[in-house]
This record gives sequence, structure tokens and C-alpha cells, in this order.
Amino acid sequence: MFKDHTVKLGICPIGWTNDDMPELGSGNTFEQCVSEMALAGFEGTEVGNKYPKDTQKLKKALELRQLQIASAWFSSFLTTRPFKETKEAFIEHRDFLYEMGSKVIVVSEQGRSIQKEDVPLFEAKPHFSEGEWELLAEGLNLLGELAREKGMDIVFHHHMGTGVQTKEEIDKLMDITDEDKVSLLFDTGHLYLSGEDPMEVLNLHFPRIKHVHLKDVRDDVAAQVRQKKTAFLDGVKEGMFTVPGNGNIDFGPIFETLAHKEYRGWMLVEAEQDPSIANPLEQAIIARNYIREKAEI
Ligand SMILES: O=C1C[C@@H](O)[C@H](O)[C@@H](O)C1=O
Ligand SMILES: [Co+2]
Repeated sequence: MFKDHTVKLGICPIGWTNDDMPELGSGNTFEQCVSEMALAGFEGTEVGNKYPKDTQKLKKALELRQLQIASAWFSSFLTTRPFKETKEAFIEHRDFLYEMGSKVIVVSEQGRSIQKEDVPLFEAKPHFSEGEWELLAEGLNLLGELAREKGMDIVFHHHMGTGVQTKEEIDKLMDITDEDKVSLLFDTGHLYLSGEDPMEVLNLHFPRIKHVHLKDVRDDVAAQVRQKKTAFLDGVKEGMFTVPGNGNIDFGPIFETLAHKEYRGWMLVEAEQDPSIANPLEQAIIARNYIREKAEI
């Protein structure tokens, strides 16, 4: 299906330790996490809160396991804080990723996000005013220029509970940002949970997609989250997300389209769950086997 070497397959540490809820998987060490990623058959990862900050130490630990750093999450506050604050933090983050050999930088706008708030996920997401959209577009174009200084790209992460969640909002963001400066991260789980058709976003925005998160959704848990007005992080703890092959998304057409359109870049399994309930190594193996079967890689 995928031609040799066009796609790299990774897994994010969020199934072992969760940056938003450090109590989840607090006993799981960095070494266990990266060893199990390699054991399950992955070649890359993103950065989690337990990874060494020292790039030499991190490189050594990864080289021993033949893993690469695909990218790492960056929270921007372009709609709510002075640009200077986001810029300074972004440059530090960019330089760390550059040193680690990454080509893309994941950016998520967290201005007015309810991602970490105790409010109903399906009712309380922010809706940006025209002024906020302008701030976001201008700021992202500037971050894109800063990334380009190092030959890198920013990939914008649409996300549940933020101002860029729905297909309509993604379409608008792509429309008002510079295609040469702002690329898109395609996260299957966030689109599906929001009620969008991931295939529509994939087909429409494929030329801008430079990073992929493979996240599955359990329909029954998602329905409970909606009905009980649960918050995002509580939904995560209840098992709203899982690894591909373990939930209700059919990844067959998604893989076929990515392969057919000759996607080049990383695809990373990213499934935040409670590791005391969903054993991270077992989940990683389930995902790896499913991808081998469905995507033939
Ligand atoms: O890429 C991601 C990073 C996480 O921190 C986030 O909450 C998760 O849902 C996600 O998609
Ligand atoms: Co994601």
C-alpha cells in the first residue's frame, strides 16, 4: 500500500504517561516507555513529560532503541496573550526539536481552550470572534516563518474543546493562513469525536497535511460523555479514546487515501487512556498489529 520509506510509524508517550494528568502513569518510567515503543515495533515518538530535557541524554536513550523524535506539542496563546510570550516559548521549543532532528512542530491554540477545564466537553467549546481569528492567523503565519528559519514546518493541531475543532473551523483556518507557512496535523480521533467525517478533511486539505495522529474513539463511552456532560480529561480517564483497532473508526479508507495520495511524513498512534486500565505495551501491540494488517506497513 504505502511505498517504501514514504511514511514513518511512531507512537506517542501519552498512553504511558499523560502530560495533562501526570497522575496517570506516574509510576511508568521514561526507559520503560521508550523500550516498550521499540519492542512493539515503532520507529519514532513525540516528547512526553518524563523525557530527559538534555538533548544528549535523550539522543543516547533513543539511539539505543533506534527511535527518532517526530515532534512535540506546543501550546500557543495567540488569541489571548501578547505575541511576544508565545514567540519566546516557541523559539525555545523549535530549537529543542531542531536539535533532535524533527522536521515539524505541533502547534495547538490554547486561547480560551476548555481542554483542561471542568466543563461539559460537548457544550462549552469557545467560538472565536473575527478579531480572534485574525490574531490567530497572523500569529501562526509568524510562527511558520520562525519554523522556516530552521527548515521546519508548523503543523496546526485541531482539537476538541478549542476554537479550531470542527471541519468548518479547520476550513476557515486553512483559508485565512498562508499555505506556505501553516500546515495541518490530521488527528483522526479529534475529528471523529467532534462529529466530522475525517475523510472529508483528509481529501480537502491533503496538500497541507504534514503530520498524522492515529487516535480511535469508543462510541459508547463518547455517548456517555455527551449525555452526562463530562469534561475532556474525565472523558479520557473513562476511556473515550483508544488505539486504532480497538475503537469504532474504520482506518481502512484513511490508510488507503494517505497511501494513494502518497503522504510523506509521520503517522503516530496517539491514544490517551488510563494506563492502569489499558496496559500501554499491550495497547501498542494491538495498534501495531492493526496497522500491519490494514495499512500493510
Ligand atoms: O496531540 C494531542 C496531545 C494531547 O496533549 C492532547 O490532549 C491529545 O488529545 C492530542 O490529540
Ligand atoms: Co493529537
